Amino acid sequence: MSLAPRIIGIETEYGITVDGARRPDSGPPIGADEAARYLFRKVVEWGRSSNVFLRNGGRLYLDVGSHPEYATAECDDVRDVVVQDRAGEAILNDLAEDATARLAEEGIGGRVHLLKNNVDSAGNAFGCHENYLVRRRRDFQRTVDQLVPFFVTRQILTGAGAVRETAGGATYCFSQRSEHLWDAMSSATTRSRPIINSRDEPHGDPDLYRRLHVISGDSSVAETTTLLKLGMTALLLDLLESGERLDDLLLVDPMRSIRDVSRDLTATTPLELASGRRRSALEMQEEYLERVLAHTAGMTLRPVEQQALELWERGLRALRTGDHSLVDTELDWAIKERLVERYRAGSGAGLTDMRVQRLLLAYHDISPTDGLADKLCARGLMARVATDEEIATARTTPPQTTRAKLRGDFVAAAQERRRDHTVDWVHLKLNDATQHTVLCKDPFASSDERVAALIAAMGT
Ligand SMILES: Nc1ncnc2c1ncn2[C@@H]1O[C@H](COP(=O)(O)OP(=O)(O)OP(=O)(O)O)[C@@H](O)[C@H]1O
Ligand SMILES: [Mg+2]
Repeated sequence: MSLAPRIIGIETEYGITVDGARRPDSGPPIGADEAARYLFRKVVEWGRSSNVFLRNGGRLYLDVGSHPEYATAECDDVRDVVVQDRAGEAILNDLAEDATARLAEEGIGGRVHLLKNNVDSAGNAFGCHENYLVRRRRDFQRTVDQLVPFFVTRQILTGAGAVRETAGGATYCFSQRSEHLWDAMSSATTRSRPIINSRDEPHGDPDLYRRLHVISGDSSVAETTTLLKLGMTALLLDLLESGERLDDLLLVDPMRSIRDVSRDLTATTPLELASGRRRSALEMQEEYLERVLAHTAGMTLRPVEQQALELWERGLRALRTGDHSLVDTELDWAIKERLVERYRAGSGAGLTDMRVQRLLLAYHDISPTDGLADKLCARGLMARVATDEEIATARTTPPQTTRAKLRGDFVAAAQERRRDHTVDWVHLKLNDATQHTVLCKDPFASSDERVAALIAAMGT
Protein backbone atom coordinates (compact mmCIF):
# COMPACT_ATOMS: atom_id res chain seq x y z
CA MET A 1 0.00 0.00 0.00
CA SER A 2 1.14 3.55 -0.64
CA LEU A 3 -0.20 7.06 -0.13
CA ALA A 4 -2.92 8.08 -2.56
CA PRO A 5 -1.63 10.70 -5.00
CA ARG A 6 -2.66 14.23 -4.11
CA ILE A 7 -2.75 17.39 -6.20
CA ILE A 8 -0.63 20.16 -4.67
CA GLY A 9 0.30 23.64 -5.86
CA ILE A 10 1.95 26.60 -4.19
CA GLU A 11 1.44 30.35 -4.68
CA THR A 12 4.18 32.78 -3.76
CA GLU A 13 3.85 36.52 -3.52
CA TYR A 14 7.08 38.51 -3.76
CA GLY A 15 8.15 41.77 -2.23
CA ILE A 16 9.55 44.28 -4.73
CA THR A 17 11.96 47.16 -4.11
CA VAL A 18 14.20 49.39 -6.21
CA ASP A 19 17.67 50.31 -5.00
CA GLY A 20 19.53 53.43 -6.06
CA ALA A 21 17.15 54.77 -8.70
CA ARG A 22 17.39 58.47 -9.50
CA ARG A 23 15.03 60.18 -11.90
CA PRO A 24 16.66 62.74 -14.22
CA ASP A 25 13.93 65.24 -13.26
CA SER A 26 14.41 64.40 -9.54
CA GLY A 27 10.76 63.36 -9.35
CA PRO A 28 9.40 61.07 -6.62
CA PRO A 29 11.28 57.83 -5.85
CA ILE A 30 10.25 54.66 -7.65
CA GLY A 31 7.71 52.95 -5.40
CA ALA A 32 6.60 49.33 -5.40
CA ASP A 33 3.65 50.04 -7.72
CA GLU A 34 5.79 51.58 -10.38
CA ALA A 35 8.51 48.95 -9.99
CA ALA A 36 5.88 46.24 -10.47
CA ARG A 37 4.75 47.91 -13.70
CA TYR A 38 8.33 47.84 -14.98
CA LEU A 39 8.53 44.21 -13.93
CA PHE A 40 5.42 43.23 -15.86
CA ARG A 41 6.13 45.34 -18.94
CA LYS A 42 7.19 42.37 -21.07
CA VAL A 43 4.43 40.14 -19.75
CA VAL A 44 1.79 42.71 -20.66
CA GLU A 45 3.41 43.12 -24.06
CA TRP A 46 3.00 39.50 -25.04
CA GLY A 47 0.10 38.46 -22.87
CA ARG A 48 -1.84 41.74 -23.10
CA SER A 49 -2.58 41.32 -19.42
CA SER A 50 -0.80 41.27 -16.08
CA ASN A 51 -2.49 37.95 -15.34
CA VAL A 52 -1.23 35.15 -17.56
CA PHE A 53 -1.01 31.39 -17.67
CA LEU A 54 2.34 30.11 -18.93
CA ARG A 55 3.38 27.17 -21.06
CA ASN A 56 4.55 25.37 -17.95
CA GLY A 57 0.96 25.45 -16.70
CA GLY A 58 1.67 28.01 -13.97
CA ARG A 59 0.12 31.42 -13.43
CA LEU A 60 1.97 34.72 -13.21
CA TYR A 61 0.11 37.78 -12.09
CA LEU A 62 0.05 41.11 -10.41
CA ASP A 63 -2.66 41.44 -7.83
CA VAL A 64 -3.66 44.55 -5.96
CA GLY A 65 -0.94 45.63 -3.54
CA SER A 66 1.85 45.34 -6.10
CA HIS A 67 3.14 41.99 -4.99
CA PRO A 68 3.97 39.94 -8.07
CA GLU A 69 2.69 36.41 -7.63
CA TYR A 70 3.61 33.11 -9.18
CA ALA A 71 1.33 30.10 -8.70
CA THR A 72 2.85 26.78 -9.69
CA ALA A 73 0.95 24.41 -11.88
CA GLU A 74 -0.80 21.59 -10.06
CA CYS A 75 1.54 18.69 -9.29
CA ASP A 76 0.96 15.18 -7.95
CA ASP A 77 4.37 14.95 -6.34
CA VAL A 78 5.94 17.25 -3.75
CA ARG A 79 9.28 17.20 -5.50
CA ASP A 80 7.63 18.51 -8.67
CA VAL A 81 6.18 21.42 -6.70
CA VAL A 82 9.66 22.32 -5.44
CA VAL A 83 10.96 22.33 -9.02
CA GLN A 84 8.01 24.34 -10.38
CA ASP A 85 8.28 26.88 -7.57
CA ARG A 86 11.97 27.42 -8.33
CA ALA A 87 11.15 27.74 -12.03
CA GLY A 88 8.78 30.55 -11.07
CA GLU A 89 11.61 32.27 -9.22
CA ALA A 90 13.83 31.99 -12.28
CA ILE A 91 11.12 33.47 -14.52
CA LEU A 92 10.59 36.36 -12.12
CA ASN A 93 14.31 36.96 -11.77
CA ASP A 94 14.57 37.39 -15.55
CA LEU A 95 11.73 39.90 -15.43
CA ALA A 96 13.54 41.78 -12.66
CA GLU A 97 16.74 41.89 -14.74
CA ASP A 98 14.73 43.20 -17.66
CA ALA A 99 13.09 45.86 -15.51
CA THR A 100 16.50 46.94 -14.22
CA ALA A 101 17.80 47.23 -17.79
CA ARG A 102 14.79 49.30 -18.75
CA LEU A 103 15.32 51.67 -15.81
CA ALA A 104 18.91 52.15 -16.99
CA GLU A 105 17.75 52.88 -20.56
CA GLU A 106 15.41 55.53 -19.25
CA GLY A 107 18.24 57.20 -17.35
CA ILE A 108 16.69 56.36 -13.99
CA GLY A 109 19.02 53.54 -13.06
CA GLY A 110 18.79 51.46 -9.90
CA ARG A 111 18.19 47.76 -9.40
CA VAL A 112 14.91 45.94 -9.03
CA HIS A 113 14.93 43.37 -6.23
CA LEU A 114 12.41 40.61 -5.68
CA LEU A 115 12.20 39.23 -2.17
CA LYS A 116 10.76 35.85 -1.32
CA ASN A 117 9.73 36.87 2.17
CA ASN A 118 6.48 37.83 3.91
CA VAL A 119 6.62 41.42 5.14
CA ASP A 120 7.75 44.52 3.25
CA SER A 121 9.49 47.60 4.61
CA ALA A 122 6.15 49.38 4.98
CA GLY A 123 4.96 46.56 7.23
CA ASN A 124 2.52 45.03 4.72
CA ALA A 125 2.29 41.26 5.05
CA PHE A 126 1.97 39.01 2.03
CA GLY A 127 1.85 35.32 1.64
CA CYS A 128 2.86 31.95 0.42
CA HIS A 129 -0.24 29.83 0.00
CA GLU A 130 -0.29 26.06 -0.14
CA ASN A 131 -3.07 24.22 -1.99
CA TYR A 132 -3.94 20.60 -1.29
CA LEU A 133 -6.69 18.69 -3.00
CA VAL A 134 -8.88 16.84 -0.51
CA ARG A 135 -11.93 14.69 -0.99
CA ARG A 136 -15.16 16.53 -0.32
CA ARG A 137 -16.76 15.38 2.90
CA ARG A 138 -19.54 16.73 4.97
CA ASP A 139 -17.21 17.23 7.90
CA PHE A 140 -14.70 19.43 6.08
CA GLN A 141 -14.84 22.06 8.81
CA ARG A 142 -13.92 19.42 11.35
CA THR A 143 -10.89 18.47 9.27
CA VAL A 144 -9.90 22.11 9.15
CA ASP A 145 -10.26 22.47 12.92
CA GLN A 146 -8.05 19.43 13.45
CA LEU A 147 -5.39 20.84 11.19
CA VAL A 148 -5.15 24.25 12.85
CA PRO A 149 -2.87 23.18 15.75
CA PHE A 150 -0.65 21.38 13.25
CA PHE A 151 -0.17 24.59 11.27
CA VAL A 152 0.30 26.62 14.46
CA THR A 153 3.19 24.38 15.55
CA ARG A 154 4.66 23.46 12.14
CA GLN A 155 6.60 26.74 12.07
CA ILE A 156 9.20 25.33 14.50
CA LEU A 157 10.38 23.36 11.47
CA THR A 158 9.27 25.34 8.45
CA GLY A 159 9.45 28.96 9.66
CA ALA A 160 11.75 31.23 7.69
CA GLY A 161 13.33 32.78 10.77
CA ALA A 162 13.06 36.47 11.69
CA VAL A 163 14.34 39.08 14.08
CA ARG A 164 11.69 40.54 16.31
CA GLU A 165 12.30 43.91 17.88
CA THR A 166 10.66 44.84 21.16
CA ALA A 167 11.12 47.51 23.75
CA GLY A 168 13.10 44.95 25.76
CA GLY A 169 15.50 44.18 22.91
CA ALA A 170 15.66 42.06 19.79
CA THR A 171 15.24 38.30 19.61
CA TYR A 172 15.46 35.71 16.88
CA CYS A 173 12.21 33.82 16.30
CA PHE A 174 10.84 31.16 13.98
CA SER A 175 8.47 33.12 11.77
CA GLN A 176 7.96 36.56 10.38
CA ARG A 177 4.42 35.86 9.29
CA SER A 178 3.12 34.59 12.63
CA GLU A 179 3.27 38.05 14.20
CA HIS A 180 1.26 39.46 11.34
CA LEU A 181 -1.32 36.71 11.44
CA TRP A 182 -1.88 37.61 15.04
CA ASP A 183 -2.45 41.24 14.04
CA ALA A 184 -4.75 40.21 11.23
CA MET A 185 -6.62 38.01 13.61
CA SER A 186 -7.46 40.29 16.48
CA SER A 187 -10.56 41.60 14.71
CA ALA A 188 -11.57 38.42 12.89
CA THR A 189 -14.32 36.14 14.05
CA THR A 190 -13.44 32.63 12.93
CA ARG A 191 -10.55 31.10 14.75
CA SER A 192 -9.08 29.33 11.75
CA ARG A 193 -9.54 32.11 9.23
CA PRO A 194 -6.00 33.44 8.94
CA ILE A 195 -4.66 29.90 8.80
CA ILE A 196 -6.93 28.25 6.25
CA ASN A 197 -8.90 30.21 3.68
CA SER A 198 -12.40 28.80 3.76
CA ARG A 199 -13.47 29.96 0.28
CA ASP A 200 -14.91 26.93 -1.47
CA GLU A 201 -13.24 26.97 -4.88
CA PRO A 202 -11.94 23.50 -5.65
CA HIS A 203 -10.58 24.12 -9.18
CA GLY A 204 -11.94 20.66 -9.88
CA ASP A 205 -15.16 18.65 -9.75
CA PRO A 206 -17.03 20.27 -6.84
CA ASP A 207 -18.96 17.06 -6.17
CA LEU A 208 -15.75 15.19 -5.48
CA TYR A 209 -13.23 17.68 -4.21
CA ARG A 210 -12.32 20.60 -2.06
CA ARG A 211 -9.11 22.54 -2.16
CA LEU A 212 -7.49 23.12 1.20
CA HIS A 213 -6.03 26.62 0.92
CA VAL A 214 -3.43 27.14 3.65
CA ILE A 215 -2.42 30.77 4.03
CA SER A 216 -0.42 30.83 7.25
CA GLY A 217 2.98 29.52 6.16
CA ASP A 218 6.19 31.45 5.58
CA SER A 219 7.68 31.56 2.09
CA SER A 220 10.58 29.14 1.94
CA VAL A 221 13.96 29.87 0.41
CA ALA A 222 15.68 26.52 0.90
CA GLU A 223 14.23 23.83 -1.38
CA THR A 224 14.44 21.34 1.47
CA THR A 225 12.21 23.57 3.62
CA THR A 226 9.58 23.67 0.86
CA LEU A 227 9.85 19.91 0.56
CA LEU A 228 9.30 19.42 4.28
CA LYS A 229 6.48 21.98 4.49
CA LEU A 230 4.46 20.31 1.76
CA GLY A 231 5.58 16.76 2.47
CA MET A 232 4.69 16.67 6.15
CA THR A 233 1.33 18.32 5.48
CA ALA A 234 0.44 15.83 2.75
CA LEU A 235 1.35 12.98 5.10
CA LEU A 236 -0.86 14.35 7.85
CA LEU A 237 -3.74 14.85 5.40
CA ASP A 238 -3.47 11.21 4.43
CA LEU A 239 -3.74 10.25 8.08
CA LEU A 240 -6.86 12.39 8.51
CA GLU A 241 -8.46 11.06 5.34
CA SER A 242 -7.93 7.54 6.62
CA GLY A 243 -10.44 8.48 9.33
CA GLU A 244 -8.10 9.16 12.21
CA ARG A 245 -8.89 11.99 14.57
CA LEU A 246 -6.63 14.54 16.19
CA ASP A 247 -9.23 15.98 18.55
CA ASP A 248 -7.01 15.54 21.57
CA LEU A 249 -4.56 18.15 20.26
CA LEU A 250 -6.95 21.07 19.72
CA LEU A 251 -5.70 24.35 21.13
CA VAL A 252 -7.67 26.71 23.36
CA ASP A 253 -6.39 29.81 21.56
CA PRO A 254 -4.64 29.02 18.25
CA MET A 255 -3.94 32.62 17.29
CA ARG A 256 -2.31 33.43 20.58
CA SER A 257 -0.34 30.21 20.34
CA ILE A 258 0.89 30.91 16.82
CA ARG A 259 2.63 34.01 18.10
CA ASP A 260 3.90 32.37 21.29
CA VAL A 261 5.32 29.44 19.32
CA SER A 262 7.15 31.73 16.94
CA ARG A 263 8.77 33.63 19.79
CA ASP A 264 10.12 30.65 21.69
CA LEU A 265 13.15 29.23 19.91
CA THR A 266 13.32 26.32 22.38
CA ALA A 267 9.82 25.25 21.28
CA THR A 268 9.18 24.02 24.80
CA THR A 269 6.75 26.60 26.20
CA PRO A 270 3.54 24.77 27.10
CA LEU A 271 0.41 25.65 25.12
CA GLU A 272 -3.06 25.16 26.52
CA LEU A 273 -5.06 22.40 24.91
CA ALA A 274 -8.84 22.23 24.81
CA SER A 275 -8.56 18.91 26.67
CA GLY A 276 -7.19 20.80 29.66
CA ARG A 277 -3.68 19.41 29.20
CA ARG A 278 -0.63 21.43 28.24
CA ARG A 279 1.78 20.52 25.47
CA SER A 280 4.70 22.36 23.90
CA ALA A 281 4.96 22.90 20.14
CA LEU A 282 7.81 20.41 20.15
CA GLU A 283 5.73 17.76 21.93
CA MET A 284 2.83 18.34 19.59
CA GLN A 285 4.96 17.96 16.49
CA GLU A 286 6.52 14.83 18.00
CA GLU A 287 3.01 13.53 18.50
CA TYR A 288 1.95 14.27 14.90
CA LEU A 289 5.10 12.62 13.60
CA GLU A 290 4.57 9.54 15.74
CA ARG A 291 1.01 9.14 14.47
CA VAL A 292 2.07 9.62 10.87
CA LEU A 293 4.82 7.03 11.33
CA ALA A 294 2.31 4.57 12.75
CA HIS A 295 -0.05 5.33 9.87
CA THR A 296 2.59 4.83 7.18
CA ALA A 297 4.30 1.81 8.78
CA GLY A 298 4.24 -1.02 6.26
CA MET A 299 3.42 1.33 3.36
CA THR A 300 5.70 1.70 0.39
CA LEU A 301 6.65 5.37 0.50
CA ARG A 302 8.06 7.40 -2.35
CA PRO A 303 11.59 8.76 -1.83
CA VAL A 304 10.26 12.29 -1.35
CA GLU A 305 7.89 11.09 1.39
CA GLN A 306 10.73 9.27 3.12
CA GLN A 307 12.85 12.39 2.86
CA ALA A 308 10.12 14.50 4.45
CA LEU A 309 9.71 12.04 7.31
CA GLU A 310 13.43 11.87 7.91
CA LEU A 311 13.83 15.65 7.94
CA TRP A 312 10.74 16.05 10.15
CA GLU A 313 12.30 13.69 12.71
CA ARG A 314 15.73 15.30 12.51
CA GLY A 315 14.28 18.82 12.81
CA LEU A 316 12.54 17.85 16.02
CA ARG A 317 15.70 16.20 17.31
CA ALA A 318 17.64 19.42 16.60
CA LEU A 319 15.19 21.30 18.81
CA ARG A 320 15.03 18.62 21.48
CA THR A 321 18.82 18.50 21.84
CA GLY A 322 19.52 22.17 21.10
CA ASP A 323 21.93 21.02 18.37
CA HIS A 324 20.69 23.16 15.49
CA SER A 325 23.59 22.01 13.31
CA LEU A 326 21.50 18.88 12.63
CA VAL A 327 19.39 20.94 10.21
CA ASP A 328 21.33 24.13 9.57
CA THR A 329 21.71 23.49 5.85
CA GLU A 330 18.09 22.42 5.33
CA LEU A 331 15.64 24.45 7.38
CA ASP A 332 15.40 28.16 6.66
CA TRP A 333 15.22 29.34 10.25
CA ALA A 334 18.33 27.32 11.17
CA ILE A 335 20.31 28.23 8.03
CA LYS A 336 19.58 31.88 8.68
CA GLU A 337 20.31 31.64 12.39
CA ARG A 338 23.74 30.20 11.65
CA LEU A 339 24.40 32.88 9.03
CA VAL A 340 23.48 35.67 11.42
CA GLU A 341 25.38 34.21 14.37
CA ARG A 342 28.55 33.77 12.30
CA TYR A 343 28.29 37.31 11.07
CA ARG A 344 27.75 38.67 14.54
CA ALA A 345 30.66 36.69 15.95
CA GLY A 346 32.95 38.19 13.32
CA SER A 347 31.65 41.75 13.43
CA GLY A 348 30.28 42.22 16.90
CA ALA A 349 27.08 43.57 15.33
CA GLY A 350 23.82 43.31 17.25
CA LEU A 351 20.66 41.70 15.88
CA THR A 352 19.22 45.08 14.91
CA ASP A 353 22.41 46.35 13.28
CA MET A 354 21.80 47.58 9.73
CA ARG A 355 24.37 45.10 8.40
CA VAL A 356 22.50 42.20 9.95
CA GLN A 357 19.21 43.55 8.59
CA ARG A 358 20.74 43.67 5.12
CA LEU A 359 22.03 40.13 5.50
CA LEU A 360 18.57 38.95 6.52
CA LEU A 361 17.01 40.66 3.52
CA ALA A 362 19.63 39.29 1.13
CA TYR A 363 18.68 35.80 2.28
CA HIS A 364 15.31 36.33 0.60
CA ASP A 365 16.54 38.16 -2.52
CA ILE A 366 15.92 35.77 -5.43
CA SER A 367 18.67 37.24 -7.59
CA PRO A 368 21.61 34.82 -8.01
CA THR A 369 23.98 37.81 -7.80
CA ASP A 370 22.37 39.94 -5.07
CA GLY A 371 20.82 37.14 -3.05
CA LEU A 372 22.57 34.68 -0.75
CA ALA A 373 20.88 31.38 -1.61
CA ASP A 374 23.05 30.46 -4.60
CA LYS A 375 26.20 31.36 -2.73
CA LEU A 376 25.17 29.35 0.30
CA CYS A 377 24.35 26.38 -1.94
CA ALA A 378 27.71 26.65 -3.70
CA ARG A 379 29.48 26.59 -0.35
CA GLY A 380 27.50 23.61 0.89
CA LEU A 381 25.65 25.74 3.46
CA MET A 382 22.22 25.26 1.89
CA ALA A 383 21.01 21.92 0.59
CA ARG A 384 19.33 21.43 -2.78
CA VAL A 385 16.49 19.21 -3.96
CA ALA A 386 16.22 20.12 -7.62
CA THR A 387 18.95 20.34 -10.23
CA ASP A 388 19.56 23.47 -12.33
CA GLU A 389 18.58 21.47 -15.43
CA GLU A 390 15.25 20.44 -13.93
CA ILE A 391 14.49 24.03 -13.00
CA ALA A 392 15.45 25.31 -16.45
CA THR A 393 13.22 22.70 -18.09
CA ALA A 394 10.31 23.49 -15.77
CA ARG A 395 10.27 27.10 -16.93
CA THR A 396 8.62 25.97 -20.15
CA THR A 397 7.51 22.41 -19.43
CA PRO A 398 4.48 21.56 -17.29
CA PRO A 399 4.35 18.65 -14.85
CA GLN A 400 3.61 15.67 -17.08
CA THR A 401 1.26 13.72 -14.85
CA THR A 402 -1.54 16.19 -14.08
CA ARG A 403 -4.02 18.50 -15.80
CA ALA A 404 -1.15 21.01 -16.03
CA LYS A 405 0.10 19.08 -19.05
CA LEU A 406 -3.15 19.78 -20.91
CA ARG A 407 -2.99 23.47 -20.05
CA GLY A 408 0.70 23.78 -20.88
CA ASP A 409 0.30 22.04 -24.23
CA PHE A 410 -2.70 24.20 -25.08
CA VAL A 411 -0.96 27.47 -24.14
CA ALA A 412 2.19 26.49 -26.06
CA ALA A 413 0.19 25.63 -29.18
CA ALA A 414 -1.88 28.80 -28.98
CA GLN A 415 1.22 30.96 -28.47
CA GLU A 416 3.06 29.33 -31.36
CA ARG A 417 0.09 29.72 -33.70
CA ARG A 418 -0.71 33.17 -32.35
CA ARG A 419 -4.24 32.24 -31.41
CA ASP A 420 -6.13 34.42 -29.00
CA HIS A 421 -6.99 32.24 -26.00
CA THR A 422 -8.25 32.39 -22.44
CA VAL A 423 -7.21 29.95 -19.77
CA ASP A 424 -7.81 29.36 -16.07
CA TRP A 425 -7.26 26.37 -13.79
CA VAL A 426 -10.20 24.45 -15.25
CA HIS A 427 -10.99 26.09 -18.62
CA LEU A 428 -9.21 26.17 -21.96
CA LYS A 429 -10.81 28.45 -24.51
CA LEU A 430 -10.08 29.62 -28.04
CA ASN A 431 -11.32 33.15 -28.66
CA ASP A 432 -12.09 32.60 -32.32
CA ALA A 433 -15.44 32.38 -34.13
CA THR A 434 -16.17 29.00 -32.54
CA GLN A 435 -15.46 30.17 -28.95
CA HIS A 436 -14.67 26.55 -28.28
CA THR A 437 -14.15 25.84 -24.56
CA VAL A 438 -13.03 22.68 -22.84
CA LEU A 439 -13.75 22.19 -19.15
CA CYS A 440 -11.07 20.11 -17.40
CA LYS A 441 -12.65 19.10 -14.12
CA ASP A 442 -10.24 16.33 -13.25
CA PRO A 443 -6.90 17.70 -11.99
CA PHE A 444 -5.38 14.22 -12.24
CA ALA A 445 -6.12 13.83 -15.98
CA SER A 446 -3.05 14.51 -18.09
CA SER A 447 -4.56 13.37 -21.37
CA ASP A 448 -7.90 14.34 -22.88
CA GLU A 449 -9.18 13.82 -26.41
CA ARG A 450 -11.15 17.05 -26.31
CA VAL A 451 -8.00 19.05 -25.64
CA ALA A 452 -6.15 17.19 -28.39
CA ALA A 453 -9.00 18.12 -30.77
CA LEU A 454 -8.92 21.73 -29.61
CA ILE A 455 -5.20 21.91 -30.33
CA ALA A 456 -5.65 20.18 -33.69
CA ALA A 457 -8.39 22.68 -34.60
CA MET A 458 -5.83 25.49 -34.38
CA GLY A 459 -4.18 24.11 -37.48
CA THR A 460 -0.50 24.64 -38.05
N1 LIG B 1 -7.75 20.99 -7.80
C1 LIG B 1 -6.72 21.54 -7.20
N2 LIG B 1 -6.34 21.13 -5.97
C2 LIG B 1 -5.30 21.69 -5.32
N3 LIG B 1 -4.60 22.70 -5.83
C3 LIG B 1 -4.93 23.14 -7.04
C4 LIG B 1 -5.99 22.59 -7.79
N4 LIG B 1 -6.08 23.24 -8.96
C5 LIG B 1 -5.12 24.16 -8.95
N5 LIG B 1 -4.42 24.12 -7.80
C6 LIG B 1 -3.33 24.98 -7.35
O1 LIG B 1 -3.91 26.06 -6.66
C7 LIG B 1 -3.17 27.26 -6.87
C8 LIG B 1 -4.12 28.34 -7.33
O2 LIG B 1 -3.42 29.54 -7.46
P1 LIG B 1 -4.13 30.94 -7.60
O3 LIG B 1 -3.13 31.98 -7.32
O4 LIG B 1 -4.87 31.01 -8.87
O5 LIG B 1 -5.09 30.87 -6.32
P2 LIG B 1 -6.56 31.18 -6.05
O6 LIG B 1 -6.71 30.93 -4.63
O7 LIG B 1 -7.46 30.40 -6.95
O8 LIG B 1 -6.75 32.66 -6.43
P3 LIG B 1 -6.20 34.04 -5.88
O9 LIG B 1 -4.80 33.86 -5.45
O10 LIG B 1 -6.36 34.92 -7.06
O11 LIG B 1 -7.08 34.40 -4.75
C9 LIG B 1 -2.10 26.90 -7.87
O12 LIG B 1 -0.85 26.73 -7.24
C10 LIG B 1 -2.56 25.58 -8.47
O13 LIG B 1 -1.53 24.73 -8.88
MG1 LIG C 1 -3.05 33.31 -5.73
